[in-house]
Amino acid sequence: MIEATHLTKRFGDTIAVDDLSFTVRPGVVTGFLGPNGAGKSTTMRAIAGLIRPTSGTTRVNGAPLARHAAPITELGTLLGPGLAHPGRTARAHLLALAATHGLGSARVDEVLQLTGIEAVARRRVGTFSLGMHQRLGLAAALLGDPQTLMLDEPINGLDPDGIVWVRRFLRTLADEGRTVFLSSHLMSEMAQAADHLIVIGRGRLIVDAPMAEVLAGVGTPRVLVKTPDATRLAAALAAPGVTVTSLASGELEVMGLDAPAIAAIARDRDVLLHELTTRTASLEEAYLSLTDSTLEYAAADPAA
Ligand SMILES: Nc1ncnc2c1ncn2[C@@H]1O[C@H](COP(=O)(O)OP(=O)(O)OP(=O)(O)O)[C@@H](O)[C@H]1O
Repeated sequence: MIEATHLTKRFGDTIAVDDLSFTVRPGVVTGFLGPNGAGKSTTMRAIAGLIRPTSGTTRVNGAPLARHAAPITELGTLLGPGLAHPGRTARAHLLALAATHGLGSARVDEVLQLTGIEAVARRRVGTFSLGMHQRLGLAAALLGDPQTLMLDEPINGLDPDGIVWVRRFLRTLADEGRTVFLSSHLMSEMAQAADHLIVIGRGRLIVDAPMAEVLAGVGTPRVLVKTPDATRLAAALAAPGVTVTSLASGELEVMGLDAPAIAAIARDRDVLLHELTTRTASLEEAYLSLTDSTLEYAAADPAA
């Protein structure tokens, strides 16, 4: 569990984080979104105890991180590029980290295996691809078998295989009952990876809600209908408040009626349906409508 309570951080005249309160719960993957400069990294760094808040508090698993006897067993972090020496092997890097926390080589071998880098454990970190670096960073985050994980852009720069691997890996960790908190700029990935969303803009909370609720709250759901009898069905669906559009693919796009209502009308008119698909807004659309007015560096509108 991660809690931020009235968290505020100023850098000179800049308010990076502004009276931010939220709770990140165990058992689900929580995504952290916001435009560039919104204050995500600053928030995560405050939670990790790397910067001191101007005011407000952060807690990890019930207490400020520094109050825990063994922080590494409470919070695992991936915040920016790792600090592994390029001349060191991955295993030596993890062994050194483990030693500073009284952890043995058995745990190092476990996390190497968990993150799928045992085969390259004796290679120098300087020869690693970005994907291997990310896995090594995750291995380091997992060393203390922490209940809570906080990852800043863990899928940045990964190839599709790496992205799918990280997504599944985070899902497994959440299913084990851990708290998983991650930021990402990749909306479609975030939509698949996260169950819950926290969105901030200009350091303030905009949304703290389940992913499904965020997606449902934006735009009008559309239903795509595939039928060999599109003309007849379109005529049957026509009613005030209902918009039926014929798509180039031959499908109908219906707004103003949900899938069960369309199915019932089709049955009454003896129209055969091949497909009926409800489309909600994408996370990208939802995100843009939420953060519209909070972009720190909004592009100038050429029409203005
Ligand atoms: N050490 C610092 N000194 C001065 N200003 C800072 C410092 N760190 C962050 N800021 C400012 O605080 C604001 C929030 O920055 P932060 O890096 O937390 O945002 P972010 O949401 O993580 O952005 P991005 O998505 O671009 O990484 C920005 O205006 C940034 O310029």
